[in-house]
Amino acid sequence: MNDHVIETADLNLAYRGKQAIDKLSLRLARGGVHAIVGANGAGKSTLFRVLLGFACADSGSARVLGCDSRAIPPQLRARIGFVNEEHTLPAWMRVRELAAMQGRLYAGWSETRYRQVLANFNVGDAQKIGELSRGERAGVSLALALAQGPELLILDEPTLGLDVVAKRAFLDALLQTSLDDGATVVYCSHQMEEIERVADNLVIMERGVLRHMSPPGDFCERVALWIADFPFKQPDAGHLPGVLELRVIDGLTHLVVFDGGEDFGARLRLMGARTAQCMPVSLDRAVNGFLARGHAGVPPLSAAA
Ligand SMILES: Nc1ncnc2c1ncn2[C@@H]1O[C@H](COP(=O)(O)OP(=O)(O)OP(=O)(O)O)[C@@H](O)[C@H]1O
Repeated sequence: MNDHVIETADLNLAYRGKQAIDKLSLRLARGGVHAIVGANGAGKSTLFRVLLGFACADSGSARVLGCDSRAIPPQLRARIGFVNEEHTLPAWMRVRELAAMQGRLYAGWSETRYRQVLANFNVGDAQKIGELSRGERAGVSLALALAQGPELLILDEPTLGLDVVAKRAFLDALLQTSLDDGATVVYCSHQMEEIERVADNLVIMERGVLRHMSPPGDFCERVALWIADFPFKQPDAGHLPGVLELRVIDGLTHLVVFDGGEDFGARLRLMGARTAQCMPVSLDRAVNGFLARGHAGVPPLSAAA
């Protein structure tokens, strides 16, 4: 059995000269929840489209569950669940009809799992898909995907636009299935608090390039917030190695730093800081600082795990 559910090597895809996936070599191990994050346009959805065989790469290779993405046979497709951000389902069908149809299509269909997941959402069997709210539609599409008993579940921003309660129900159902059924979940999102809660592995993409991969906690430990008090002139601390973000708030210099090293405080003091205090940061702050650097056009830090 292949230990990697997803494997790409030197994958490239450009849309009319714009590089969406850039020499991407990514290997995601079987099991757990993998979260892919990146700024808008980082190439997350494009990657999913290539992996599922909906788009063709210009060069390189992509494999899902050991199979070339360009030739996924129906039996293998049945082992992969996909939930997209639009939760596209046939609007004219009733919930019960759709579930019955899926039940006939998938040999491993679990009615119990379907009911369990759907119970988190206020959805009636007789309702038409087109009548459901966005959150309810998300619930139905997750229940359908999970009841399929997928070995691999790919979710493209599944909680976009959901309220707090629906989001929690969605993630709880997802986690429960990953734990109970051993499904590998690959999920992209901009919601760091969610990722902090559910992800075992964090993948950061920037402009089609893989920038970082590690458990979220390990990434957070490499990022720190330094608050320095420069009583005289503010020095240009922005060029110190690893600085992701610099802001002056109420006269204090706030620096978000990646791999600053033990002597970072000493460096600030050498530059004239009266005090320099180091604090941990949330995943949200760490990832946003990391990505903000790329946005500002500064050469990205090498953060390969
Ligand atoms: N069909 C298309 N035609 C032309 N360019 C495209 C197409 N689809 C995506 N792109 C471009 O490819 C790049 C990657 O887009 P993609 O949708 O994969 O990003 P993303 O990381 O999913 O973004 P978001 O977080 O905003 O959903 C973007 O620069 C986008 O403009």
